[in-house]
Amino acid sequence: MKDYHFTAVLPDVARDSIEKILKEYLVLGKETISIYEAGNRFASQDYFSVNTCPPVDVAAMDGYAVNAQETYDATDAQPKMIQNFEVVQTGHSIKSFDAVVPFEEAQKEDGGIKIFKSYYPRQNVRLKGEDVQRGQVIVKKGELLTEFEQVYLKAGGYREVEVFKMPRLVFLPTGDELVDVIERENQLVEFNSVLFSSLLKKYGFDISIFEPAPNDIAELTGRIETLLEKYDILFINGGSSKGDMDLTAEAVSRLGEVIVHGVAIKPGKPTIIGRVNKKLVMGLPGYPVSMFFAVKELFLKAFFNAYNLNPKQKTIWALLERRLFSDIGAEEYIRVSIENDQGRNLARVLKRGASVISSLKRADGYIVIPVNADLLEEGSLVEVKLI
Ligand SMILES: Nc1nc2c(c(=O)[nH]1)N[C@H]1C(S)=C(S)[C@@H](COP(=O)(O)OP(=O)(O)OC[C@H]3O[C@@H](n4cnc5c(N)ncnc54)[C@H](O)[C@@H]3O)O[C@H]1N2
Ligand code: MOO
Repeated sequence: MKDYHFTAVLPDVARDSIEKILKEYLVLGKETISIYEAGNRFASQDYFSVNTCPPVDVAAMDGYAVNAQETYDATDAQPKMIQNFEVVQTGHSIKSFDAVVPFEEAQKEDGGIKIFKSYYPRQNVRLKGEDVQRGQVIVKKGELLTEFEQVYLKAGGYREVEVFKMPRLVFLPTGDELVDVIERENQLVEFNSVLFSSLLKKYGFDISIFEPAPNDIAELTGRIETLLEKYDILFINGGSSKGDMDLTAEAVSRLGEVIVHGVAIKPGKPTIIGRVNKKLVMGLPGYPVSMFFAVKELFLKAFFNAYNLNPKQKTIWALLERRLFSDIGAEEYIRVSIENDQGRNLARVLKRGASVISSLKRADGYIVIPVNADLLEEGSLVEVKLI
């Protein structure tokens, strides 16, 4: 008889098992690419600046380089004439001078300049090395490169960067009802693949999406075997729980082993972690929100840990708008929007249903309620992970 009973392992146990499977077969290669192509990729080595930027003290404005000391006591009422100066353009060396008087603040007269106020040393000057110092670490191994790391690398003297080659992920939706365009009753648009690929592209994964597989065990096992010949990690979406049409666990166990079926996270409980021909196969719940959190909080966390990758997770602190109950025994992800209430951040709790994509669109982020907590009081200070 089919086993409908659902047990669940703790989320950390699930992450550890993903990490263990990955480390047994998947080594990340490296490749050198242009700085311009390096957005959303992880650096595979530390980078130290070759350049000092600016290389010398330079003018921050077009004007006259002067010695600040000679300008002291100049006022509108008692301007001062300065003979010792040099015309400089923005970015040019100020040589032995230490301040710059912008053109518009001085009058040129009889070979000298007349000034109307005093200037302090380093005024309108960019100091040598104030942005980048030669030898300074500019990017660390495992750092996710955004436009800011890219520009810093270029300024530091690099035109190419060595990054980790990311694995080839494949996404296989399942379900007879899934189509691209609805033509009949009982059909649904397949859209989880969009969420999946956009989320994972932020981390530079190589992603392939396939046509939905029908609810047929022979067809599903055949598709899994074929896909695993080419791809590194397989994600099967839908059919992960224990209904009569839910075939993912059965297919994975026929071809390899199901290591985890059921994780104490909410949403996302029916997640499957399996191994076929050494490779990681994950069964992701069909509900979009459940799928999102299974990928973000289980797969990605485990993956980053396995390969020492450190993308920044931006967070903000907010006050919880109302009392919140949670299931003890499950790590729960609560979507919130952030509102400003008299200068304070207020976290407003959004719909908790796992099938509601509108709640993801409305959300600014989410709160993680740990496994052992069942209540958060109104007004508690909570950390919101931004999405
Ligand atoms: N008796 C039980 N039923 C369910 C349980 C349970 O413990 N006992 N768990 C529920 C939970 S929790 C979740 S989450 C869902 C997800 O389970 P499945 O992975 O089997 O999801 P499906 O039934 O295949 O799909 C759910 C829903 O989502 C639609 N879907 C699926 N894939 C896509 C896609 N690629 N794009 C758009 N929409 C998709 C699908 O058509 C269904 O409407 O199970 C509960 N049930
Ligand atoms: O675990 Mo399900 O993902 O709550 O709807």
